[in-house]
Amino acid sequence: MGGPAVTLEVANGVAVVTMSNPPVNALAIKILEGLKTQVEAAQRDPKVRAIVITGSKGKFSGGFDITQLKARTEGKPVRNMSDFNATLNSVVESGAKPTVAAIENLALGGGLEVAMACNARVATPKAQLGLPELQLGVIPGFGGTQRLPRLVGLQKALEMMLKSKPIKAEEALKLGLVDAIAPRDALTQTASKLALDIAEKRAEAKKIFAVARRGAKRVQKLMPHPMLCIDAIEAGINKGASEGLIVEQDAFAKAVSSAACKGLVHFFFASRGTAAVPGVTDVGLAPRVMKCVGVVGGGLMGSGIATACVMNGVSVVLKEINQKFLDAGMSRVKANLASAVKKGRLTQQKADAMYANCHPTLSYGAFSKVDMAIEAVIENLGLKQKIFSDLESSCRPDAILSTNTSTIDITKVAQKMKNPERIVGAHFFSPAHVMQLFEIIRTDITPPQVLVDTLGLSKQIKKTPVVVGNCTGFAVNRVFFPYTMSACLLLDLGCDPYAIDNAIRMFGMPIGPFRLGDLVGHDVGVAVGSNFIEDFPERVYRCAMIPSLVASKRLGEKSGSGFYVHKGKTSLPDPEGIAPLLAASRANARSQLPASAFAADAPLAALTQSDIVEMIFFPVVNEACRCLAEGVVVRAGDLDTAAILGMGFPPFRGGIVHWADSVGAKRIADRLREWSTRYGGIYQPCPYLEDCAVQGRTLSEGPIKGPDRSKL
Ligand SMILES: C[C@H](O)CC(=O)SCCNC(=O)CCNC(=O)[C@H](O)C(C)(C)COP(=O)(O)OP(=O)(O)OC[C@H]1O[C@@H](n2cnc3c(N)ncnc32)[C@H](O)[C@@H]1OP(=O)(O)O
Repeated sequence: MGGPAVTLEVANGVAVVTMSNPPVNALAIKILEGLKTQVEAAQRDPKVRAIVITGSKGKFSGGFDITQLKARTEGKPVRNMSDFNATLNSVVESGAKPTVAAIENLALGGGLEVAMACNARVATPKAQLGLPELQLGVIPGFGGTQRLPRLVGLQKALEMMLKSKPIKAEEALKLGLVDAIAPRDALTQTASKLALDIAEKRAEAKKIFAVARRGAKRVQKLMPHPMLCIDAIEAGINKGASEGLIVEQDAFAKAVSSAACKGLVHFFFASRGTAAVPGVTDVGLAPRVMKCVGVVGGGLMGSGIATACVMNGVSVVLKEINQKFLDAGMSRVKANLASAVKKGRLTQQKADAMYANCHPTLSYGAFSKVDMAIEAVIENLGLKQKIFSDLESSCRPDAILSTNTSTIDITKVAQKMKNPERIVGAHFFSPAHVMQLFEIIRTDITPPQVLVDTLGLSKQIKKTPVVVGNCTGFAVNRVFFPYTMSACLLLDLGCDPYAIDNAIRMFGMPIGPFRLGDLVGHDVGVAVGSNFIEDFPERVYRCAMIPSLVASKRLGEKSGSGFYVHKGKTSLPDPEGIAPLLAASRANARSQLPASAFAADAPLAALTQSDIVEMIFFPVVNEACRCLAEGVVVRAGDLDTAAILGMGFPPFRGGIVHWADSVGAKRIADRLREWSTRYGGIYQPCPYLEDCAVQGRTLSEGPIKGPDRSKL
């Protein structure tokens, strides 16, 4: 024996690394090198789960070997020690296995710095801990200036260093410099247990990371940022904060240059820009505060709208035609609020107060005090017209009269009104108290004040408004009708519906078009689709499949089956179940589509996922272009916002027009033109899309406005 040495002993999964350099275990070069070698060996040893660092003969360490300092002052050659900090960082502080310092009596200068690099510290009651380097005219050089303030706070750390003042174990425990105090004979055992506990926690963290990574991996190709975020967090935990910061910087650079970031930042600004409507919100009008809203109809939509209002401090008068319906409507409001309580978003007390703010009624009497009426009854034109005559005579002349129709031309709803300019469309998305989008439909004669007030309500109830022109389907349903129809076209041409749903999910939609049909109900799908078939006959596809699903009572989730079989919360593909209907639909398609669609060279058998995505979404882009050209929306960002919030279009793709621009107008127009010759009008590119393709303009720019004639 003799001479400074560092030993390693492994027992019960713990490696005890002991520094030995009597009398005070000064950190001589040999000790520093030995520490590096032994801790590295322990980190590598598969039998070792945790590491304890300690000193021999009743002392931890009196610090860096002062003879080395002396040699330096005398200008003698000394070994450069700068790499020892790297050792402390990498193998002691940030190694895969946790390290705990077992401090008996002395931990001074470099000794305390070694202990502070460990993941935790246990000290004997008589231990003295300090950084007295300044007494010797040097400063702490093994990370002490950085680690001590983090552990004990700035004030105390400055005092301990500038005054070279050590502290005792008890104070160290209070300050957090040590994690536990243990008597001398239990020191190593306590440190070992603490080290194993940390190892156990790390193993748990590993499991947590593994689960988080599984989720992030699923979306990694489309959205790299969740995985990059986990990388940075894990680097910090496993390798220490400085390494973690380096990984974070690198990950940030990768994330910020991703397409997903571009899309999400675009959506951030687009969704905040929708409330500005030129000629309406910039002419000095102030919105009226909506204190009370009258809702006509307590069904799914009406009760959802009422919930959205009372949840945001707007009182509601809820009207139904009989007591039974009224009770059902009120209990829906109650259930909506109860679900918010269950999710922890509301206290019961607040929910009760909100419920009390929803006043049921069977007559229009209470409508004399409403600031706005929202009709939310079934899509029956005659019924709606009657309601609007009633509203006109029951409400104040300044009250906003709105309809929540999703399909009917609002000028038709207003036909029997004395002042049809008063009507405005207030299209909520189901469930209305959850979905953020609020489509506000104006006609050619809607006064700006009506829009400003309706936008005001939108703000009060925390919705994102999109002001759109009055047209079939308004913005969301209109832009997305080709979505379902082109999916049906592919289906009739022989594509597997489940493969289509899968391709669309891979693109980033929450569910595919057929699964969505099952969710909404195919009877609803037929009713909505018929509006487009009537109004845009030249560009629809009439698929026999959906009506025959309805005829055979496969309505979707509500009847237990559609394209899928639904049991409880699981939905499984049902290829056998739909086979006969599908065969009939495909046979029927031969009379619907041009013969070229079925030509032997039709490329359908080899459709890739991206072909499927393009054949389904390019017609959607085309319809979005028509809306832009017709001025249905004031800017492309409104369609982006509407697609994301109303249809579940993936936010990281920035919205339908933003995504289309990332593909390029030319490619979209070229492909659509090619498909239109084979499959018909649903793919015919519109003039605005063609113009942008030819002129190399982006679709987001919107149509080029002619000179403003009023100023000529
Ligand atoms: C990079 C780093 O941040 C830089 C540093 O760590 S600089 C060093 C910082 N550490 C110190 O300043 C502590 C210096 N030492 C002491 O204050 C005291 O020696 C002590 C409190 C550790 C022990 O005190 P005490 O029990 O009274 O014994 P003391 O007689 O002083 O020392 C015993 C022997 O150890 C030696 N010794 C103590 N600390 C030493 C050290 N850090 N390096 C080399 N030798 C040391 C003494 O010279 C003495 O040697 P000797 O027996 O040959 O005379």
